[in-house]
Amino acid sequence: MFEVREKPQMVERALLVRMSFNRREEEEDISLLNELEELVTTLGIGIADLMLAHSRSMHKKYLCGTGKAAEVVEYARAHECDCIVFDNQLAPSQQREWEELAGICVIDREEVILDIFAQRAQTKEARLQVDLARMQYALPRMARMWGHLDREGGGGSGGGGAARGMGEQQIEVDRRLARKRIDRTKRELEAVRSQRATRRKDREKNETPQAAIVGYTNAGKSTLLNILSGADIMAKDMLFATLDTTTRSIELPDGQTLLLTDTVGFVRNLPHRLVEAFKATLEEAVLADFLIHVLDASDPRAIEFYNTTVKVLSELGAEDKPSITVLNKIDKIEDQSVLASLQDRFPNTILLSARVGTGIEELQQKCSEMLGDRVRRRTYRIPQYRGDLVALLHNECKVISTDYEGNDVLTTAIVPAKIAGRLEEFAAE
Ligand SMILES: Nc1nc2c(ncn2[C@@H]2O[C@H](COP(=O)(O)OP(=O)(O)OP(=O)(O)O)[C@@H](O)[C@H]2O)c(=O)[nH]1
Ligand SMILES: [Mg+2]
Repeated sequence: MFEVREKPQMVERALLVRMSFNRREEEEDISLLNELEELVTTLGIGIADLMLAHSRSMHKKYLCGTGKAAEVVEYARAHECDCIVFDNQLAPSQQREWEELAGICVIDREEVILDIFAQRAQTKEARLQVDLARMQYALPRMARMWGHLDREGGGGSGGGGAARGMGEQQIEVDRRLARKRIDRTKRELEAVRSQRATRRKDREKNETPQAAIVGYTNAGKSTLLNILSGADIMAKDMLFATLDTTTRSIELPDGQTLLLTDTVGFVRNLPHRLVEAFKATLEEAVLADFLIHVLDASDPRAIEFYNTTVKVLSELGAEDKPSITVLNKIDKIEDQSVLASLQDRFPNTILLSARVGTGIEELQQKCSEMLGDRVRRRTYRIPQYRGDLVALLHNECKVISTDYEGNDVLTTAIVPAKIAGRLEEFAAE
């Protein structure tokens, strides 16, 4: 049977390793290693120690040279670890070599993130997406289970001359089963996605403008949507609290309706496979009229996080979307110079605390401005004999107030741009 192993439940003490090939990148390496610590802790695995291992060049077998590899393994043994987690991406063959050398389980950052996603996924779509990504990750690694016979024969040409061992045949069977499951999952996903597409079409028909809240994981996106919409989405101090998009309708102070979507958070070195898998969910961001990019201003890594999010967005084809940058968690900042330097880097941002509620009105105001020409609040003076236009206002627009002056009807309404043109000659201002 093809099962994705649930390693997190099998291991207790991990040694976290980042292999560095350039001493000048030490700061970034340490920051990534610390983030790996957060990710692994999220999985509930105990951590024995962190290790930044330097290697002068990249080697095929272990990533580093044999001597350094032996050093890492020795360190793991001395600390009684039952697992080594690499921050670097390991090719299937490298993972296998490491496991053979160390005699304990060896995983990489991608697998950690996949496991977190698997724990968090709630809706059917999210579950299918994670399943697919995990199976695709596991497929080339299946031979691991048949350690002594892990050489694949024949290069896929179908026959090969010599008789094959039982192990190899078993791998073949497993792989076939795995591919079948992958195909089935893809088909199920297609079905779920077509339902999503229908829902989105309905929304587009309504012509209600839409914004997506994007940003690094734990930036405060869900908290922001909650405070803006009175929703009750789980917001937690953990990585990847949200894996499903949620859309809520909010009313801006000028009366316009805006659909706001909360999205999956990003992380540095987010496995490409996961970006692919979650593309459909993240499409909400691509199709939005504009983005609200939330940054945790209290995190010293805020600018790096910003760059990561922008990079993933450009992979999704959303790099040119108009966006509002929000510096969140300002209640946590004690050193005001931190804030000042962030404001230098991001002029035009909104300072906000989604927890305390500061800056919310300014953000709403900015959202109205972003919609600019799309929909606006107008007052019209319409002669009573043009009952057709009064009806148009009531049917197609959102009427806020109606007054009568002599033979005219004075109506204030929120008017979509396409209708505003037809009413222009009756504008009261
Ligand atoms: N002090 C402070 N904490 C905040 C603020 N906004 C959010 N938080 C906290 O930050 C943590 C993460 O918030 P979430 O809203 O879950 O973050 P998210 O961006 O949705 O995270 P993911 O769903 O994991 O991508 C929670 O513990 C929030 O309470 C804020 O303005 N100030
Ligand atoms: Mg969230």
